[in-house]
Amino acid sequence: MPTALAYQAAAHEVMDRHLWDFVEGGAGDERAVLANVHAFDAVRLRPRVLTGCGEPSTKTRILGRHWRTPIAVAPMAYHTAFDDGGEVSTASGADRAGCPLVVSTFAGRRFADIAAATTIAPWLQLYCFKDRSVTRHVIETAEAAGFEVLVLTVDTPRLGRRLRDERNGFRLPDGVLPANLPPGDFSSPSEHSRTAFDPGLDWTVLDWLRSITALPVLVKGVLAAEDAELAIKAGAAGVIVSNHGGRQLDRAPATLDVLAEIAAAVDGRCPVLLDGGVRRGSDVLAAAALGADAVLIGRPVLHALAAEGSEGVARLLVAVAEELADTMVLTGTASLSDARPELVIGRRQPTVEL
Ligand SMILES: Cc1cc2nc3c(=O)[nH]c(=O)nc-3n(C[C@H](O)[C@H](O)[C@H](O)COP(=O)(O)O)c2cc1C
Ligand SMILES: CCCCCCC(=O)C(=O)O
Repeated sequence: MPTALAYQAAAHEVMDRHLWDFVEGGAGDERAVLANVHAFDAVRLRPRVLTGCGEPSTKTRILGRHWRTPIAVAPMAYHTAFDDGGEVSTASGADRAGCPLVVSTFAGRRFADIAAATTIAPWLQLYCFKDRSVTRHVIETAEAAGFEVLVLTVDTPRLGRRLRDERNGFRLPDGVLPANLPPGDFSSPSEHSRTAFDPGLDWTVLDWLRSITALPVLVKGVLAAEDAELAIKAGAAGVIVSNHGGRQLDRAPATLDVLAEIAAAVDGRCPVLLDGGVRRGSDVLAAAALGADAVLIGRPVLHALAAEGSEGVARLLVAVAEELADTMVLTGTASLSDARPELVIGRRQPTVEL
């Protein structure tokens, strides 16, 4: 069975060194990158026996859609840097595994081509630019292509300081460009973010989004119960517990460590998704037990894409989904709604009272 670790090693063999650092790296001393993975490593599951579990069901329902397994692909820029087909390859691989794809504002392939490669309507990750007309154009293009959900990333007033990229003087490979944005100079992601991203956003951006689109909006980058509450008040259809894979705030908490607090605050009013460090099916079950309705997987998908293209993406995601089912049967968990916090040993319970 292919694992995230095996694909990481395979990608290391084939990827350009600066591109590798761009993907693997995070902000500052990369504390948050490591914290995400360590938080999952520290989890132990408390199996229950003789539960009559039988074949478990990994099915779930998110925003009215049935998912075969509670796993989606996290939004990541520029898949064309890893495979010529870019997001079209990722979409078709994810489709074979039954997983939705969240497509980055900085996708290297056109939204219409990506949507045509999958039977599962893609979601659009949104960066809100200073020039709102560009943001609006991105949304309209995705809507016309049949995208169903917007994911507003709120942890990126500008890109975090990524020391590997600074040391390498990182520039995007020739020919790697955002396919759904007006022409511009995108060669340095860090510099582009400083000129184009709006660092002054506040919760009213959700009002603006609702005034221009009927698509539901999830807020990605929530790490505090208070912000989950504000997101719901502002009309968000869901929250994504994320520290951007440790690429923004070096001292951000591991996402798994704040999940229970956020799920408790949300209390079922909207879906709670999580990303950061999810590598195994057992990680997916731990996140579900602590309150995630679904998870997103980031870097391992790019590793699989770089190593084996679309087929690699499918094989990786199927392997994680199968591992989830194995872990469920071995812990006596018949369905995702049966995964409760008592299943998990070694993570903190909610601490914030609102
Ligand atoms: C190379 C790369 C590019 C990314 N691009 C985006 C992006 O365009 N928009 C976004 O919201 N998050 C982006 N992310 C963050 C991911 O959506 C996600 O939060 C993170 O990768 C999850 O952690 P994991 O990689 O440990 O699974 C990117 C991450 C990586 C590694
Ligand atoms: C100017 C932004 C380029 C792509 C940013 C991708 C991203 O979010 C990341 O973490 O890297």
